Formats: sequence, C-alpha cells, structure tokens
Amino acid sequence: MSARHPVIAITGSSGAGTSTVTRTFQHIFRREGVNPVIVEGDAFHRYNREDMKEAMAREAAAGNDHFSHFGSDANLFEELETLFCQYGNEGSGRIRKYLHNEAEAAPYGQPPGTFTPWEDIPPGTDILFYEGLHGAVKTDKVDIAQHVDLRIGVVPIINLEWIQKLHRDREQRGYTTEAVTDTILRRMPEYVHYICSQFENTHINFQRVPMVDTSNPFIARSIPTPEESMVVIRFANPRGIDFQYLLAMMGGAFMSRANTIVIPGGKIDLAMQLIFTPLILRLVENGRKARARY
Ligand SMILES: Nc1ncnc2c1ncn2[C@@H]1O[C@H](COP(=O)(O)OP(=O)(O)OP(=O)(O)O)[C@@H](O)[C@H]1O
Ligand SMILES: O=C(CO)[C@H](O)[C@H](O)COP(=O)(O)O
Repeated sequence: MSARHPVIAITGSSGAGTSTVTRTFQHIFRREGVNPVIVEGDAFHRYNREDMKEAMAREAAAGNDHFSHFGSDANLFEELETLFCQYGNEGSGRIRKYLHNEAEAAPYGQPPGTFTPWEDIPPGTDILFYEGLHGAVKTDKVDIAQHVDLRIGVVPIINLEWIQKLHRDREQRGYTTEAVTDTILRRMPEYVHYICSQFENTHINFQRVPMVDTSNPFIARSIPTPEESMVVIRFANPRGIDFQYLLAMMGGAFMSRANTIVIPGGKIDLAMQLIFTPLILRLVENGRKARARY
C-alpha cells in the first residue's frame, strides 16, 4: 500500500467485464484531470500464445489437463507484485501488452498472441490502474493484494460470465464455441483456487445478475443487456459510504444487506462514477501531498 503512488486494481475472470469497467474509470480520469498508467493483466502471462500451447501439451503429457492462464505457473506473479510494490514506492516499473488479435497487433507490426517489449512507465503519472485476472491474489509465495490501495472485484454470476466470455471470444478473438467451452472446463480448478479466492480480498465487489433465463449459457444467442440485469454491490467495509445518497441518486436501488446495495443494471456506470470519483480523488490528492513532503 502506498500513500505516495496509489494503485487501483480491477480484478475478475476472463469475460467478467474488467475491460468494460476500465472505460468508466478512463472517463473519470479524463474528467478529473488524473494521469493514470493503465496496466493490462494479460501482459503478465508467462507465455505467448505458441509457447502456451506447448506448455499446455507438456503438462497434459505429464497428466495435468488443467494448466491454464488462471494459475501461478502460467503467470508472472512475482513480477506483478514487484511492479505494484515499486510503483507504490517510486512511481516506476516495467509494463508491456499482450496482443490478442489482428486489430491490437497491427500498430506494433507483430503477430497476434505475442507480447510487446517491456517498457518503463513514464515519469509523472498520478496512479497505477490494473485490470485483469490477478489484482488481489495471495498465495504462499506472493501477496499482490497488499500493494493495492483500492481492490475492486467484477464478478457476474457464473452463467453470465460464461455467456460474456463465449460471445467476446467468438466475435473478437476468432474462437469456436467448442474451443471456448474446452477452455472454461480446463480452467475450472484454477478458477476456484486463484480467481474466486480473490473476492474476499477486495474492498468492493460488483456482481451482475441477469433477470432473464441463462440456464444454458452455451446456447445463449445474446448477452443479457444492462437493462435485463441487476447489479449487487458489496462493500467489505461500509463505514463512510453514504448509502442514503446512493439510494436517492439511483431510482430502483435498494439495500439487501447492511453492506450491500442492489441497483438496476443500467445504472452501473452512474454507480461507479458516484462511488469511485471521491475515492480516486482522495487517493490522488493524498499521493500528491505525500510526494510534496518527500
Ligand atoms: N455490464 C455489461 N453489460 C453488457 N455486456 C457486458 C457488460 N460487461 C461486459 N459485457 C460484455 O462482456 C464481454 C466481456 O467483457 P470484457 O471484454 O470487458 O471482459 P474482460 O473481463 O476484460 O475479459 P478479459 O480479461 O478476458 O479480457 C464483452 O463482450 C462485453 O461487451
Ligand atoms: O482472456 C484471457 C485471460 O484474461 C485469455 O484467455 C488470455 O489472455 C489468452 O488469450 P489468447 O487465448 O487469446 O491467447
């Protein structure tokens, strides 16, 4: 944790919606004049696409059919922890990108499924913003969560998460339904160990719950829309959260527990702006003051 160079992490499974939530944060950063460095979690995969296929085949030959992008062996957890720690202390660190498809890869003149070279974070940023799979991970070897000032979980109920992943991977990444289904099945043990466990380390979780039937996510023709869903927002520590204000600002919202507010899905953007703008401004302001004193 750092008062000088704050770190925010949005953490969630593949297809949960972390990239979508990032757009709301970019809007807040732009409006409030905050200069972030944005880190995509996929940059901390250990292998490029070809090497990952080989690693998976090696593991399968050795009897492990569950090697996946969710676990510690396929990711650079130590390097991610170092980045958060170094940024928190000095505002510096090394980042890169994982290029998922032709559109992302074209500007770099590289093939999809490869990483860009590591680069230093430019000096003068206000905040590090991470979105990806592992922003609140704790294992027996690393404690990534401890370096993050604001940890946010994005966790649709699992049927919805699968529908979102199936649609995104087919439409934007060129995979078949069968290939995505195999990936979901292969990742399940590491999903339970590495993904679910993070949501007890987060400060705020957003769980989208569809109000339409998603019983068989593998045949769903479309992703339930925001208007067809509700969002459960749970605060680990509700002290200081003005629930009366949130209820007044968002028609149709209600409290389901003392630390949990439920809102209509179409209001998620508004909810995030109302909840996060003051938290971001406080982190950035504290950081600026602490750096001025240093
Ligand atoms: N609140 C939402 N309402 C409707 N659709 C959504 C919502 N959030 C995400 N989606 C859709 O779900 C799909 C996956 O979302 P997104 O790409 O943000 O996931 P992700 O968590 O960033 O995945 P990955 O980590 O694998 O890149 C996208 O097609 C996106 O449009
Ligand atoms: O979304 C993911 C993890 O968040 C992807 O599964 C991972 O980044 C690998 O991508 P690809 O299968 O396109 O090589």
